[in-house]
Amino acid sequence: MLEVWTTGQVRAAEDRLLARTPDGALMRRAAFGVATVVAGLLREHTGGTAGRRVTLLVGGGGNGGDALWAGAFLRRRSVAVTAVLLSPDRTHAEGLAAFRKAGGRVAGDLGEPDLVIDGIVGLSARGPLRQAAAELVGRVTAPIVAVDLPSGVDPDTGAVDGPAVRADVTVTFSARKPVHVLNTGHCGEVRVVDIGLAPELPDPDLIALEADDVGWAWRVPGPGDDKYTQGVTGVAAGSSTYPGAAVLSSGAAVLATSGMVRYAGWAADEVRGRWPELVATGTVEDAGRVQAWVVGPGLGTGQTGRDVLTAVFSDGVPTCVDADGITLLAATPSLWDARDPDAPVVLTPHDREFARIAEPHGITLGQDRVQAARALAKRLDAVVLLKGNATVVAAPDGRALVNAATSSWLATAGSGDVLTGLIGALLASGLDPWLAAGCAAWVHVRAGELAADGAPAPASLILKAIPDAIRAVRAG
Ligand SMILES: NC(=O)C1=CN([C@@H]2O[C@H](COP(=O)(O)OP(=O)(O)OC[C@H]3O[C@@H](n4cnc5c(N)ncnc54)[C@H](OP(=O)(O)O)[C@@H]3O)[C@@H](O)[C@H]2O)[C@@H](O)CC1
Ligand SMILES: Nc1ncnc2c1ncn2[C@@H]1O[C@H](COP(=O)(O)OP(=O)(O)O)[C@@H](O)[C@H]1O
Ligand SMILES: [K+]
Repeated sequence: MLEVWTTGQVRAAEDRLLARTPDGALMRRAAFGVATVVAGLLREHTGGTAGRRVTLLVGGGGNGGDALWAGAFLRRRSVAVTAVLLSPDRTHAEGLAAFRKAGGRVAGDLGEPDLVIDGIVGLSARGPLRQAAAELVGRVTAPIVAVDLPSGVDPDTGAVDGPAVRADVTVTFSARKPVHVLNTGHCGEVRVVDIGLAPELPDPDLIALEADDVGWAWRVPGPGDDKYTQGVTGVAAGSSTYPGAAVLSSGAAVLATSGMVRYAGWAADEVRGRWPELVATGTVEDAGRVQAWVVGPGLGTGQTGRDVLTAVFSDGVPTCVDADGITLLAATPSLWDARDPDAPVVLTPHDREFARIAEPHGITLGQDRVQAARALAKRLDAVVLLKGNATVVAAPDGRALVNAATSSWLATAGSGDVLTGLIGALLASGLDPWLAAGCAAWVHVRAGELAADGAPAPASLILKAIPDAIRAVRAG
């Protein structure tokens, strides 16, 4: 599991650590870490360090100080280091002195570097890059190593509102910040260098699951299990207009568990034809017992949809509500009345569905997606999985996790239906609903990656890749 702390938490921890470390020691540790990573990259990509050219982009704070000290350390390995000072009157004084003393050169322009270090702004970043920095960054063609975080990206939300550094590697210090999991596209590969902060850090604000966590949570049948004991998933999805959503959601549930899946709805023939191992009926009432329901994909937003949602809620089992199910709840909040307050609900909105269901409660989806998902989760007493390139999963008790995509191939029609089926299967297996949604999102991304492999992956192929994705997490 990766742990993530807000900039506020990191600053407070740094202050405590600073109070008991010699002046400047923390910055030198951080900078030494940056220099080590940069030297490794130079060796890897150019075969050595001596005579290689590195340019530092230096802002007027601690982040620039880190870059200057890193430049000084790189000079010891005979790297030719040039610094461009963006706020000359506020440049970190000790860093600049050390840099000059080590033979670093201050210049007005980039030169022709083999690698660029972005030390423009770090924890104190607000808003996009300012003009001078943006122009300079716009001319960089060499690989970029960002110090702490890519400048121009908001550290706590990962939001980008204008020009920003797109780093190949980001070197951060002891603690991942939200930007590192919410905006992997701008961070590139994230390396964490230990500067001794760990003992001062509180519980993390967020987590990101890793393969091991997901593999550990996946239910594996034992000798005493039969098709019922592993949890039966019910799927109430699809309509005469959208039978495909039912096929995809049911299929994901079938492939994600070795127990049993029941389907209830209009598309019974299509679903049965495609998944013969599944038991299909026309209505939720006739479906038989399930341990969790999936409701909503392709359901339609008319009276039938309302009746189905009511029937599902009345069953009193954990339920994942997606797509039309969310739209129905937004339009007719009284549908919530059928919910058993003890039965967990997982909502899986994309941005527009989020707006529909959250805005009546005064919750808007701004740049802080984690905060918005948390607020809605609390308000509705439901786990909220907010879809996107970085998917956020928030629980009513405040827990939050982020699951970053490794590409954007998952942004394809029907992909969300597959995710819903995965969540339903994990809910039926008895997993904590927040973890179920997080593990499903993880396997969904992995399946998308396996299916795409550099080319578009329609939802049917993402579905087919589910067994390999599960094998991959279990192997870990
Ligand atoms: N604390 C410690 O012990 C340790 C700290 N460490 C390091 O220090 C970093 C934090 O340093 P910091 O707080 O001095 O500020 P920093 O992020 O460099 O910003 C500098 C100035 O930039 C400006 N600015 C803001 N937004 C901007 C934008 N979009 N585009 C352009 N400029 C912008 C803004 O100035 P303004 O003009 O707004 O007054 C701001 O004050 C941290 O990330 C880590 O690298 C490590 O060494 C470990 C030990
Ligand atoms: N840019 C993106 N990068 C990676 N994944 C994305 C991106 N946009 C959407 N996704 C993922 O694709 C899926 C789309 O779901 P959804 O919008 O419900 O599609 P549909 O309703 O067609 O099934 C979600 O899992 C979401 O997280
Ligand atoms: K930076």
